[in-house]
Amino acid sequence: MKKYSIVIAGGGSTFTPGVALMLLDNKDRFPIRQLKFYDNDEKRQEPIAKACEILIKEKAPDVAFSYTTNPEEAFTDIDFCMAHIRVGKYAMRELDEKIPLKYGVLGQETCGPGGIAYGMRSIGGILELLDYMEQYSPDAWMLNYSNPAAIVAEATRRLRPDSKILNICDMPIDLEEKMANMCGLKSRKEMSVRYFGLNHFGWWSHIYDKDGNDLMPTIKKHMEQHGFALATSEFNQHVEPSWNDTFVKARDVYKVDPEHIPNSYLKYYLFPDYVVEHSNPEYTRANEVMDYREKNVFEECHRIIDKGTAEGTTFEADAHASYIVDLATAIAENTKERMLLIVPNEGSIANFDPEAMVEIPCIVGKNGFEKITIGNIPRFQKGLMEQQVAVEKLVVEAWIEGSYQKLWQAITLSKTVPSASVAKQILDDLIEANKDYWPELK
Ligand SMILES: NC(=O)c1ccc[n+]([C@@H]2O[C@H](COP(=O)([O-])OP(=O)(O)OC[C@H]3O[C@@H](n4cnc5c(N)ncnc54)[C@H](O)[C@@H]3O)[C@@H](O)[C@H]2O)c1
Ligand SMILES: O=P(O)(O)OC[C@H]1O[C@H](O[C@H]2[C@H](O)[C@@H](O)[C@@H](O)O[C@@H]2CO)[C@H](O)[C@@H](O)[C@@H]1O
Ligand SMILES: [Mn+2]
Repeated sequence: MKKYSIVIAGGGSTFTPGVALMLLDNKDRFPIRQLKFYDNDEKRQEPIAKACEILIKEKAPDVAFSYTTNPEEAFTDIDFCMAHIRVGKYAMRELDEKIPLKYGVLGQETCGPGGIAYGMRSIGGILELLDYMEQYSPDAWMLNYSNPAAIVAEATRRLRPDSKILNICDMPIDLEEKMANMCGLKSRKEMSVRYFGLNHFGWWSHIYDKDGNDLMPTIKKHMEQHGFALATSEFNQHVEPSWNDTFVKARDVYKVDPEHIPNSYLKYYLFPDYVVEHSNPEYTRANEVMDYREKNVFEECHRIIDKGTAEGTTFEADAHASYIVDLATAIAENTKERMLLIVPNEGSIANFDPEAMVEIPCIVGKNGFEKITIGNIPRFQKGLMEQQVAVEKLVVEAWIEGSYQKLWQAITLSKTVPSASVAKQILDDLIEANKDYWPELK
C-alpha cells in the first residue's frame, strides 16, 4: 500500500490535534509517511506543533513530522493538503458576530452578514493555498474545511475551476450521528441518505438503513418532540449552551416543513428574530469558543510540552477529523464511498441553477467525485436556496470586482437582514473592521 504525505494548512487551528490523532488512528486504511503543519502565524502554530510532535513520536515514530511557515517547504512533496484556516482568527470572528448585532441582525460565523464578512477574508487565503499546492505539488488534492465553505467553494469554482479541491462540511456528519442514535444504530455508516441544499443550508429527504428500510418515521417522531436534542453523537463535542439551543430549536425548524429533516443551520434563516433575542451582543459564540475550546486546546498543548509526554492526553479524534480521513481514504484507495460534498450543480438538482455550488451526495474515488442525481426539489426549498445562492454569488463577484454595490446587494438580499438601509450600516462598519483583509471596495 502506498504511504501518503500530508500537509495540514492552518496548523495552529484548534482542530489540528484531532485531525492528527485521527490520521494516526487510521494508518491501516490510510497509510502515511509524512505529516507537516503549515500556518502563516508562527507563534500560534508552535505550541500545537510541539505538542503534536511529542504525540506523533510516541504513537507513530515511523511518520516524519515537521512544521513550518514557509510555503515551499510545506507544499513540496505532498499528496494531500487538509485545509482549515481562519483568516483573521477569533478576533475577526468576534467582530463578524458583534457588528450585525449592533443593528439588531444576527451575528454568526457563516450565516448572514458575519458569514459574508468572513467569506470576503477567506477567498484570498484559500486561493493562496491552492496556488502554493499547484506550484509545489500539482498532483495533490486539497480537502478544504475552511469556512465559509459555500462562499469559498463558489470562489474556487469561479477563479480556479481546474483546481483539485474538494469542499466539505462536517455538520451533516454530526447530525447523522444523532439521527443514527435516534434509530438505535451504532453509527451513521449504517444509514444511506439523500440530502440536498447549499452548505449550512440543506435538508435530508430520505434516510434508509442498510436493508433499505425507511428510517424517516422514527427520526421525524424524535424531531417533532425534541429536535436534535436528547440524541447523542459519538462525538460529544458540543457541550456549550449555544449548541444545545441550536439542537433544541431544530424542533421548530423541522415544523416549518415536516417532510424533510433540516440542517440545524437553517435556524439562522428561518428564525433570525429568535436568534437575535437570544443573543448577548457583549458575549457571542466567538467568546465562548475562546473561553472553552481554544483555552482547553492550548492548555493541553502546554501540559504535553511541559511534561514531555502525551500520555493521558485529553485530545481525541473527533467527527470533524473522521470525515476528512474518510474523504482522503476514498481518493487514495478508490473506495467509491458515498459522501456529501459541495460541488457544481450542473443539473444534479434539475430545477436549480446549474452554476450553483450545491451540497449533495457524491461517490468519491481516485479520480474525484461523481454526483448523485437529485431531480426536482420542492418550491419552499428552491425559493430559499435561490435567494441564498444569489447572496453567495454576489459576495464572490464583489470580491473579484472590488464592488461596494454588489456587497451591499449581497447583505441586503440575505434573509437575515431586514432592509437595505440596515445592510448599508452593517456594511460600512464591516469595511472599517476588515480594512486589513478585504480588497478595497469602490
Ligand atoms: N467545514 C466545516 O464543517 C468546519 C468544521 C469545523 C471548523 N471549520 C473551519 O475550520 C477552520 C479552523 O477553525 P478553528 O476554530 O480551529 O480556527 P483557529 O483560528 O483556531 O485556526 C485557524 C488557523 O488558521 C491560520 N491561518 C489564518 N490564515 C491563514 C493563511 N492565510 N494561511 C495559513 N494559515 C492561516 C491561523 O493562524 C490559525 O492558526 C475555520 O475556518 C472553521 O470555520 C470548518
Ligand atoms: O462555533 P464552533 O467554532 O464550535 O463551530 C462552528 C462549526 O460548526 C460545525 O462544525 C462542528 C461539527 O458539526 C461537529 O461535529 C464538530 O466536529 O465540531 C464542529 C465545530 O464545532 C460546522 O459544520 C462548521 O462549519 C462550523 O465552523
Ligand atoms: Mn460546516
